[in-house]
Order: sequence, then C-alpha cells, then structure tokens
Amino acid sequence: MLNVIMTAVQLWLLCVMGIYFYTMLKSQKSTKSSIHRDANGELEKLRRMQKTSLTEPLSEKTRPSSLEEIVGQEDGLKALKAALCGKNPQHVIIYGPPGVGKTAAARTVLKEAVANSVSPFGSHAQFVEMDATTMRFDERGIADPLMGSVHDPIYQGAGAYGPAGIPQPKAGAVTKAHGGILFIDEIGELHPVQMNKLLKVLEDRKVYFESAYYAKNNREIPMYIHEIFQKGMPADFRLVAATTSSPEEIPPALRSRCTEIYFRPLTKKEIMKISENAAIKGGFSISREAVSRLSEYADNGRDAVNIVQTAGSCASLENRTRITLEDVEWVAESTRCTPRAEIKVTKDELIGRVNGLAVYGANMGTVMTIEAEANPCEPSKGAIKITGVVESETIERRGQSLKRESTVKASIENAITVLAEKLHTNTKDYNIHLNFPGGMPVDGPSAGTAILVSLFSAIHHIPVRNDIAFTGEISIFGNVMPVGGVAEKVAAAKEAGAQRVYIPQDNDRSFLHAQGIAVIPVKNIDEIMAAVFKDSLDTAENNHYAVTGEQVLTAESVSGNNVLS
Ligand SMILES: Nc1ncnc2c1ncn2[C@@H]1O[C@H](COP(=O)(O)OP(=O)(O)OP(=O)(O)O)[C@@H](O)[C@H]1O
Repeated sequence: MLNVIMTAVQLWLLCVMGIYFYTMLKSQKSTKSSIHRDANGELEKLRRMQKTSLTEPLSEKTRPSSLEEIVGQEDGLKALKAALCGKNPQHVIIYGPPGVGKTAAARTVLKEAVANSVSPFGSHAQFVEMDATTMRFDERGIADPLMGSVHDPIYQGAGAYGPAGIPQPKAGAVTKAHGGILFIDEIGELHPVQMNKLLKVLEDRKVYFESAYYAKNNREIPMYIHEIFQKGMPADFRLVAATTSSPEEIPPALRSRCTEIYFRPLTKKEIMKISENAAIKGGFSISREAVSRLSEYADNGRDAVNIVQTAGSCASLENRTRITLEDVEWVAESTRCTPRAEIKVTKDELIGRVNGLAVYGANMGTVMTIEAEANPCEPSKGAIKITGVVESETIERRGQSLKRESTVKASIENAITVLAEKLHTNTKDYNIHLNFPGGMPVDGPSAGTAILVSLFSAIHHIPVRNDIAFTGEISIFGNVMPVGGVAEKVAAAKEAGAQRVYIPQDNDRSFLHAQGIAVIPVKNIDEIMAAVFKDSLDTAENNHYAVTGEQVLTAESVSGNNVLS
C-alpha cells in the first residue's frame, strides 16, 4: 500500500515538474518569438527611415575635404602640418574664433599626414571625433565614451560573461583613436575629472581599468581581459583639440603637452572667397555685388555658407540659379543680421584721441579707441574720471579668491607717474576724463603706451595722427614692456587702415615686418614721444608748450634721450 502511495506521489511530482518545465519552455518560446516579432517590426521601420533622406545640406557639401580647400589660415595650416604631418607628430591645441576652419582643418590633416611616407600614421589610422560640450560620463566608470569603461557582471548588458562573473572592458574614444587622431572640439568645456584622466592617458599612451570583479588568478577570465587589466588598453594617438577660448582658460598641464596653433578671424576677402566656393558647390552662380554685401554681414566662414544656403533657396523658389544682391539683402534683413563692426582709422590729427590695440576671445585683435579730455583747474586739485574699463578683477587660484584693481587701472596710474616724473606733466593740475568707448569693458596692461600718449596729447593740446596705433605696457620708469597677441594686434591695425604701429622692442619679430604696415619697435617712452610728437611740435606755433611752469617742452626736448630719460 505504502509503495502505491509513494509511486502515486512520485508520479504527481513528475507531472507537476513536467508541467512547470513545459510552461517555462513555452513562455521562453513566446518571449523569443515576441522579441523577434518586435525586432522585425523595428528593423522594417529602420529600413524605411534609412531610405528616406533630405538633400545634403550646403554646409556639408561645402565642408573642405582637403587642406587646400581651406581659405586663409596660411600660418595656422603650416603650423598644423608641421605638428602632425612629419616623423614625430605632436599633440595640438587649435585656438580660434568660431567658424574659421578649425574643425575642417583637423578633419583633413590626417589624410595629409598619411600621404607622407615618413609619418607613423598608417593607412588605416582612425580619426575619432568627440565634442566636449556634449560628452557625459559616469564618475564610477560604468559609462565613459571618452576613456572606455568596464561592464561589471552586476550591471545589465554583461551578456554571456555576466553569469560567469567576468568583467568586460569596453573601448572608449582614446582606444578607438589608437594609431590615429583623437579630435576633441571645445576642449575648454571638458569636465576637470575627464581632463585629468586624459592627461594620464597622454602620458601612459594606455588606458587602465579597474573592477572589483577582476581577479588575477581567475581562470574563467579570458586571456585578452587579463592583458587589458594588467597591461592597460592601447591608447596611443595624437590629440587635436580645438577651442574658441583663450589660452589662459585652458589647463596649463594640457597646454604644456601640446603644440599651440592659432587660427585667426577671416578677412572680408576670404569670406568672399568662401561664399563664392559655397555657391558653386551648391550649384549656383552668385553676383559680385551679392558676394561683397554678404561679406559685410558674415562674421566667419560658417555664417557665409549659411547666408549662401538661404539666399540660394530664395533663388530656387523663383526658378533661378543665380544668387543676386537682392537675395542676400533679403536674407540679411529677414534674419536680423547686423553688419560686422568695422573699425577704420582716419587721416585726421586729433587731440586726446589715440588708437590702442587689444586682443579678445581666442586670438582676435582689434583697434581700441582711447580718448582723453583735460581742462586746467586749481593747481593740485584736479581729478581723473575713468570710464569704460574693468574696475577690479577676481583671480581664482588653488581654491583661493584674490581681488585686485584691474590691470588697465594700474596702467593708467603708471602713465600718470611717468607723465609727472619723466614728462614734467602734473595731471593733478587738470580735471581729466579718460574714456574707453565701444561698450566692451577694457582690461589688461597693453594699453599703457596708448594711454600715456592720449593723456599727453589732451593735456598739452598736441594732436596725434589717427592713422597710427600703439601697444605696450608701460613701467613707472617709462620703459615699454612686452605684451601678448602682438601679431593679431598688428593685423588688426593693418585691417583698420593704420600706417604705423608702435610695439615693444621685446616683441619685435621679423615676420611682423612683412605684414604691409610699418612696425616700429620701441624700448621706452622717449622713443615714442620723439616719434609721435616731433612733427607736431616742429610745426606748432611758437614751438612752445608750457608743461609745468618752469619746464618748457620743445621739439628738441622730446626727440632726444637726454631730456626725457
Ligand atoms: N577657412 C575656411 N575655409 C573654407 N571654409 C570654411 C573656412 N572656415 C569655415 N568654413 C566653412 O564653415 C564651416 C564650419 O567651419 P568649422 O567647423 O571648421 O569651424 P570651426 O572653426 O571649427 O568653428 P567652431 O569653433 O564653431 O567649431 C565649414 O564646414 C566650411 O564650410
């Protein structure tokens, strides 16, 4: 009897188990088939989407495909080729304003390098592009498109290795670019943690991973994963980073590992050339007047291509293949484009109005007007009003926040000391207004010489030629000290129509003298005063400017080192 009961129970258990496994199998099958059904549906949808495409945007059609197609930027391209196309390619940072060809140059330089037989870049060298503004990562290292990550078994997606407890390293951009170029746009926006990891990879030329699931003696783990954990994943690439920020905003540790290259703003002529090329590539012809007007509105190459694209669409709507002046004007009007500000110097001789030079953004030079007005007042009771400058600045350094008077204000004070001590001009005897017009707050020490000339001119009523420009820091002993961005400043002075530019002696370089503008290096204010005021003093009535009451300033006194030094 007991046997029968036991057999019945066993049979029942067998049946229950059988039903259980049958149901499991069935549900697995139905899950599989529903996955397949869904996947097939999605695949069809994807195929349909792939078949649908709009026409290629003009911005893509016009993208330069070789360095030769990049308009202007001769110096930048030469430096880029020197850094990347030789035997020992370097890491590079390209600085420059937006839309002037930085990305275009970076994308095409690898082709140029591969063509050179001495280059270590092979024919399969990869160009991997990342944008630091959109790059995201997980601080635990679970997901990191730049560095790569480890898929630990605990996380979904570990696949067959998951149940076996095997961590899987996944390559990031630094490894995908191995043997080629990793291009990071807007490098200034890279998260500091990522920046530090990148610096380490640049140093090691490998990327190392860690995982709590990795054990050296685990024989289940495949050999290649052991090698990656123990020796690192290869990441030997050359970095090309681009930025619209200024060099000071880029971490010094990265800068010191890279060759720094500068792309400049495009000239009107270059923008005209880019517009013409864009029109041709888009299947249009474009009138001369249209190109010329377009160059007044477009700030850079990207703007130019965009205006051509919209103007071309206008022409197409009217079945035309020629872009006219009216098309460009209509685009400018309807998109509220404002003509690009053009600063031009004049041929006048002006009292108190002087051209300084400045750089802003990545490396854009500009002429900066400085104007001074001085009225005699009760001796030693004068006041100076300064407008248009940065009042004070805060410097963040290693967690400390330091506040100081702006450097341009310090320059003004230096100029006042030099006027008193070297040029016998007591600014306290005048009510002075020193203004930096233009709406952009001015800072930096490089306006020192221009400030000094402006104040001297206003106080003594001696006109200054407006077709000259100045850059240089001034010391309280009247020495002219070196400043940054001189090449850009000289280019800006030339663009504005200046005939002469005074630069600090220590900034003098031979290439500056081949820019089509007279570049005059000066060591101290004696040289500047002699050169700038000599003509005016020679021709001035009476040849006589009372400076302090006792001191008389004459053409001779400003042209020789003896009196003013
Ligand atoms: N110097 C140039 N020569 C020819 N085309 C140019 C030049 N500069 C810009 N362009 C045109 O503008 C487009 C955008 O240029 P690109 O992306 O290289 O600019 P960028 O300097 O990298 O700007 P951003 O800093 O905004 O990324 C290019 O695809 C090209 O059509």
